[in-house]
Order: sequence, then structure tokens, then C-alpha cells
Amino acid sequence: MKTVYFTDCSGVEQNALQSLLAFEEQASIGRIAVFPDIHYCSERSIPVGVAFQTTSVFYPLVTGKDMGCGVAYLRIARAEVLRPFDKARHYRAFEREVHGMTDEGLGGGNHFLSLEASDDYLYILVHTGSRNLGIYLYQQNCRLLQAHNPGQQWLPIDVATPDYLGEYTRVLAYAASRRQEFVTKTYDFLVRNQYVAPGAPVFADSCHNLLEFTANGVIHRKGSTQLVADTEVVIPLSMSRGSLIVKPNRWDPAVEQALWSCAHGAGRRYSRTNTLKFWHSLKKAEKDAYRQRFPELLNRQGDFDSSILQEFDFAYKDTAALLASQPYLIRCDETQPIVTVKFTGV
Ligand SMILES: Nc1nc2c(ncn2[C@@H]2O[C@H](COP(=O)(O)O)[C@@H](O)[C@H]2O)c(=O)[nH]1
Ligand SMILES: [Mn+2]
Repeated sequence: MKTVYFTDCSGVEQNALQSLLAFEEQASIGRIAVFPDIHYCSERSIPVGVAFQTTSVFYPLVTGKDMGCGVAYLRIARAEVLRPFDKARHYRAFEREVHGMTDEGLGGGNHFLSLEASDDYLYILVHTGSRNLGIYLYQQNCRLLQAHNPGQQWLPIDVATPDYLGEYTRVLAYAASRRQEFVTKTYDFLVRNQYVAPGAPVFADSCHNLLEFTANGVIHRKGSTQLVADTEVVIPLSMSRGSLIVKPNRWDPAVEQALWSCAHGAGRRYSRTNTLKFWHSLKKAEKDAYRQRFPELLNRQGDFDSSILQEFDFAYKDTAALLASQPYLIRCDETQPIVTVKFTGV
């Protein structure tokens, strides 16, 4: 069986299955792994929430422009936390600080930086990618396709020369270094404002948009998180639901079938437009519950901007089955959101 589903196949949208089918028919594509956050992307492109393997060719454009996108955490022991984050007093200063932390910002859409907490830890989480460097490499890839295989989406593997692989690695490293910069500067903010005592926080990073060039071929991950033995990764769920922290069970044979990958999030349930329609269909009391929970995100009119509405939990799929459908994952921790910064879209 070429495609392995780590999700209930009957729940996958028809248009996502349709685009998947077109890729399944390509002889150059080997194993395909489908994760619970699978959702339609565009007609000519493989859905988000998928990993696949090739040997003699590679698909340089499948991950879109944000190659290297991923999620990092900085984990702080509860004992080092001095007091709860004071949203009423510090949200604006925190938001301003996050916006100025790096040259290129978090990026739009559902990129975010958040403080989230579990029973034992406070986490600084960041979801961001390679920004302009990713766009530059995407354009280079378009030129390579034009030169070597016009009208097609794949390139022969020998186009991935050492120079090409060097450039690719540079883009991934840039995205990872940006995540590290965000969490380190956020930690400095928390120490400076006496939220946490200086200590020894633990850093972990993961990537969910990348081509991994290996001796046995290329693993393409489009919105599916790369797993590394004994290393924790974040599966962010939503701004109102928090995140799961998991790691692979390296002894479970399913981890190979999953191409050492897993879901990179809950996955969108509604398009951005349909999310707004859903919001407008809610009762006043239901809307007020969100207003009370996220007062810092209200605009001057006392409402949420549409970009914020598109990020509430109803926009995303249910996550109850996430671990059951990916049994090779070990649940390490689960967090609740404290505060989230989004939309720096520089
Ligand atoms: N903890 C949070 N999780 C979030 C937030 N916004 C989105 N999400 C989840 O992240 C994935 C990432 O998706 P990508 O396709 O843009 O890479 C998404 O599926 C959601 O489940 C948030 O603010 N906090
Ligand atoms: Mn991403």
C-alpha cells in the first residue's frame, strides 16, 4: 500500500483526497504518509499534513515559500517561575517587544509566539519560518524547474548538487536560528520583568516544511513535523487550546511507515471565510465568552479583528484522536495557553 493513513480516512475532505490521488499516481513517488491535520491546499499541490518519499526526483515547490517553518520551545521549570504573567499590565509591552525581536518578524497567518503552561513547566513557544530567504529559494526553484523540466513539478535528483544542498541547508538553518532568537529574547523579557528567575531553560526545535535529502532518497514534509529519536516536538493545537508535546517511540515500526513524521497541528476545519461565517452564527453569550477570555485581543470597538477570529479553536479540527491515530507518538506534556502574539506580518 503506497499511502498510509494515520487518520480516519473517511473524515478527510474530498478535495484533499482528490489532490492526494494525483500525487499517488506519480510513479516517482514512493511511500506517502497522511496525518490527522491533512487539509486541502490548492488544486495542483499536495495537501498540507502529508509526508512522502522519492528516490530519483524531488519536488522543490511542494513546501511552498515558507520552507524551514517549524515550532520551537524554551521550557522553564515551574520552580523558576516567580509570578503569573500579568496580561492587563504587560500584554502591550510584550507584544511590542515580540514585534521588534527580529528583522523579519513572525509572519502572518497562524504564526505565533506564546507563553503556555503545563503542570510542571512554563513554555515559550514560537511558530515561524524562513521569511524572505525562503521566498528567494522558492524563486530559485522556479528557475531550476523552468531550465530542467518546464511545465513539471519535479526535478531529477542530480539537480540537487552540493551547492544546491548547501543553499537549502542555509535556509533551514536561518529559520531555526530565528526561532531560537525569538524564544531567547522572550526569556530575557521574562527575566527582566521578574516573571522568571534566571535558570537553565531547555530548548527544542522542530521543522514541518522541508525536504530532507538522505542517502536513500528525499522525504518531503508539507505541514508534517520531522521526528528525531528521543527528541520532543510541539504539536500546536490553537490559540485557545494550547499544544501537545510529544516524541517518537523509536521501537514502534509505525514510525518508519510514518516516514519519521507526525501531524504539525490540528489542521484547519474551516477556510478563513467560513470561519468568519461560523463566528457570525454564534449566539451573543458564546461570543462574549471569547471576549472575556481574550480581552487583550479586542480592538478599540470592543471586537476582534477578522484575523484574530480566524484563529479561534472553532477554525481548527478536533484533536481528541490525535494521539490515538498516531500510536508511535509518546505524549510528554500538554499545555494551556496563557498569552499569544500573532500577526506581525512585516
Ligand atoms: N498553540 C497554538 N497553536 C496554534 C496557534 N495558531 C495555530 N495553531 C496551530 O498550529 C498549526 C500550524 O499550522 P501551519 O499550517 O500554519 O504551519 C495549526 O494547524 C494549528 O493547529 C496558536 O496561536 N497557538
Ligand atoms: Mn508553519
